[in-house]
Parts: sequence; structure tokens; C-alpha cells
Amino acid sequence: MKIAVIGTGYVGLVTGVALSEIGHVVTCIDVDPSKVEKLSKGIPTIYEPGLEELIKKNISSGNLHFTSEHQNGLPDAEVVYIAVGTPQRADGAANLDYVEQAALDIAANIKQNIIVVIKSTVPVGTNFHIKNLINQHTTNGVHVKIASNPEFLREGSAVKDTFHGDRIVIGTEDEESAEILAQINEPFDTPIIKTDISSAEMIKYSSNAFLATKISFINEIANLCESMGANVEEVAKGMGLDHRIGPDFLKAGIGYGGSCFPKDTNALVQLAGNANHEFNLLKSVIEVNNNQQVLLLDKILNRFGNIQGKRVAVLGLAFKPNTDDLRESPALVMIPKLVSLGVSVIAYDPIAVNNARKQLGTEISYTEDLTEALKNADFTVIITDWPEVKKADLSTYNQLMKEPIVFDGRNCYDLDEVKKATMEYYSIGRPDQAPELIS
Ligand SMILES: NC(=O)C1=CN([C@@H]2O[C@H](COP(=O)(O)OP(=O)(O)OC[C@H]3O[C@@H](n4cnc5c(N)ncnc54)[C@H](O)[C@@H]3O)[C@@H](O)[C@H]2O)C=CC1
Ligand SMILES: O=C(O)[C@H]1O[C@H](OP(=O)(O)OP(=O)(O)OC[C@H]2O[C@@H](n3ccc(=O)[nH]c3=O)[C@H](O)[C@@H]2O)[C@H](O)[C@@H](O)[C@@H]1O
Repeated sequence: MKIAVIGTGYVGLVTGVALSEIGHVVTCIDVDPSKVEKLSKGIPTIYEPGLEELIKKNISSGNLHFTSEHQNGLPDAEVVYIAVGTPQRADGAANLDYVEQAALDIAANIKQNIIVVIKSTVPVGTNFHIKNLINQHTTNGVHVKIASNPEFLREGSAVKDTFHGDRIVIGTEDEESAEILAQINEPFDTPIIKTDISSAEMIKYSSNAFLATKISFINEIANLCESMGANVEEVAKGMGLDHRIGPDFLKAGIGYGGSCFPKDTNALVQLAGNANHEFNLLKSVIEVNNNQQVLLLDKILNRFGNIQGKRVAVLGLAFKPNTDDLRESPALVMIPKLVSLGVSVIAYDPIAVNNARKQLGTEISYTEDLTEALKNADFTVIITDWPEVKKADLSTYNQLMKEPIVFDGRNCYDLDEVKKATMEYYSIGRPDQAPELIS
């Protein structure tokens, strides 16, 4: 089938590439010509394991094309996916400007009746709004049907998630569209749920809100564990063995970040508000997360009092491992606060340094070398559980830092190993480790 995908960010690019891999002829359209130039040469614009090989392979086979001109991809397309951003507005609601512009681009360029599939995460009602917008603006008598096909991939495992997802949700107006979309997706060998459009839109927000709730719940339990002398890792293990609870998303830490949980939880609160429903549970989830992101700072100030003039190693800038994405990373909250308290920060990340420089500027130093970050540091703050950090030989903290004092926002280390390594160690929801060992 001939498919066009509008937007080549995390979702659009991975979707377009995956659809080309399963045999469709795909044109990916992006208004950013620098992205299109790189992608056309087979150079990925995002870090995603497995993506580069698939881009190169499908460009060579003739199944995958990139363009910055809507008139190059849309006229022939039988199905068009919208995968542009839906960032957060100042009031928390989803900003639909990019989706609406994509709708106008479709209306101006299609030459036949097609199905438009919205992959972007959009509030309930948006699909019908976009369908009407397109159909009001087509000039040559053609019209579109609309379908909601929300995306559930995670950054860092986007390719794997696309080929081996838990489910594909297809919300349509009629059985014929549902059948066409089911056929397009059939080679993914993933269970397909056919439903109505509003339910499909709601499934996406509810899924993200529920996962965020699990994280805030375990973080709140972690904070209780600290007051009560329990260990949250043990508690999560004991809870997760109950199949009704499950072990996933029970990792306590510095709070959730990323381009979606923060914005989608806020958007759902707004959406509920529009329907005169106070979503108090989700409001608390957001509040817990906001507090969690600065919890380590309280621990640091409790330990030191004044930290002015100290050298701090910050390990990890990305919002999670295996991505160079910094959107809503706890690092963006923590580092400016540390800087405002007069410390000098050297930040380590294996792949996100270039993106971080654009956001955090030149007030801090950056390195892709873990040992360089630790050298002569007065204390270390762990923000991202990169494998490089988790696998580090704990004696290096002792060898390289002025004093091995570590504030770990991701519970990277086993407490018995920490004891052996003679570190002063503060983590989340576990007993602090032996400050008296430090001379
Ligand atoms: N990033 C993620 O892991 C996931 C994101 N989502 C949702 O998918 C949507 C897209 O997210 P991302 O891929 O992260 O966004 P992104 O911001 O990385 O990419 C959006 C792309 O669309 C392009 N664009 C904007 N307007 C355009 C237009 N009129 N024509 C052509 N290109 C246009 C931009 O230049 C940009 O390259 C959002 O609604 C998000 O909530 C859903 C699941 C996972
Ligand atoms: O809508 C989206 O954009 C996507 O949002 C998340 O994916 P992603 O943001 O890529 O990453 P996650 O692995 O879900 O992690 C999100 C945040 O939660 C944190 N987290 C995750 C799990 C956990 O147990 N504890 C925890 O603190 C991570 O460190 C990270 O900051 C969802 O997992 C995807 O299903 C969804 O498609």
C-alpha cells in the first residue's frame, strides 16, 4: 500500500520505517529540511537501537522515501498518518497547532479519497475535529475518513516495541476502515484491538496516566520506607510477584520524565476539567512526581548544609537510558538548582551531551567519559541509570572523587556492594549507607 507519514520525530520516523520494512511504500514528510537531508542519506536523526540498519535497507529497496515537500508524498498516498508533536500548552492542555497544520497540508495536497490515521496523542474529540477540518478545506471534491491509531512505543526500544508490541489499537468510524488498517498492520504479528474513535483516543491517555500512577505510587511508598526503615526494592519485589499488580513500573527513583508522561498526565487533567470532572488522583500523581524530582536536593542539603564552591559530578542527562532525549528530564530540574546554589557541575552522559548543551548551555561542563566526571568531585548525583553507571566498579568512586559521597536517584547499586566499597551512599527508599565509614 502507498502510505505517507507526516512528521519524522520519534513516532513518525519509527512508524514510517517499520511500515516500509513490512512491505509498504512509504514517504515520510517533515517540514524540517535538515532532518530530511540526513534521513535521505540513511543517517538517523534520533538515537534508537536498530533504526539505522532499517532506514538504510528500506531506502535501498525503494520502499522508503523522505521529503520536506507535502506535494511530493501526499497526492499518491492511499493512507496518511499524522505523527506530529502535541506538546503541552501553558495551561497543561495539548497543543493541537501542529496536528491542525498537518490537516491543512493534507487537504491542500490529496488527490483521492483516503484514510487519515492520527498516531499523535490527542484529546478525545480531536479525530473528528481533524476530519472536519480536512474535509472543509479540500478543493477537488475528495474527502477523508479518519482513524485513531495511538502509539505505545517507548524511546530507547522503539523499534522492538513497534515489531513486538503488546497491542495495536485501531479506532475507526466504520468496519471497512478498520479492516484496511488491520491489513496494513497484520505483518506486525501483534494483537489488534478494533474499537470506536473516542475509546481509542482515551486508551492512550489512560495507559500513560496509569503507568505514571504506578511510578508515583511506588515513589510515595519509597518515601514512606525511608521514614519506617523498610527497603522499597524489597517491597516492590514482594508486590510485583502478585500477577494482579505485576513487577513493571515499580522502580522507585527521581520521578518520571520524558516527552509524554508529564504532558499527557497534565492534558488528561485538563480534559477531565473540561468535562467538569476533578481528576484528583491524577493531580496527586503529578504533585508526587514534581516533589520527587527535587528530593535528592533535600538529601544533599541535609548532608552538607552549604554546597557553594563544591564540584559535583552529575551522572546522566537523558530522561532515561538508551535515548539522547532530554525532554522533561529530571536533569533539567536538578542541574539549574545545583548551579543556583553555587556549585560547579560536570555532567556525564554517553550520548545526550550534544542535546544537553543546547538546553543547559555553557554554565556547566560536559563529558562522555565517566572517570573524567568523577575526578576530584566533592559529591556525585546519579540522574539516569545508564548501564555504564550501573556497571561501574564502585571502587572508582573512592579512587577518583575527593570523598566518595554519592546521591543515587535511580538505586543503581546493591547495598551490600556499597558497604564493601566504603562509600557514603544515599538512594531512594532504602536505608542510607554508613556515613561513619568516611574519615
Ligand atoms: N516520543 C515518544 O516516545 C512517543 C510520542 N507519542 C506521541 O506522538 C506524537 C509525536 O511525538 P514525537 O515523535 O516525539 O514528536 P517530535 O517532536 O519528535 O516530532 C514531530 C515532527 O513533526 C514535524 N512536523 C511538525 N509539523 C509538521 C507538518 N505540518 N508537516 C510535516 N512535518 C511536521 C516536526 O518537524 C518534527 O520533526 C506526540 O503526540 C506524542 O505525544 C506517542 C508515543 C510515544
Ligand atoms: O506516550 C509515550 O510517549 C510513551 O511514554 C512512555 O515511554 P517513554 O516515555 O519512552 O519511557 P518509559 O520507559 O515509559 O519511562 C518514562 C519515565 O518513567 C521513569 N520510570 C519508568 C519506570 C519505572 O518503574 N520507574 C520510573 O521512574 C523513567 O525513568 C522515565 O523517566 C510509555 O512507556 C510508552 O508506552 C508511551 O508510548
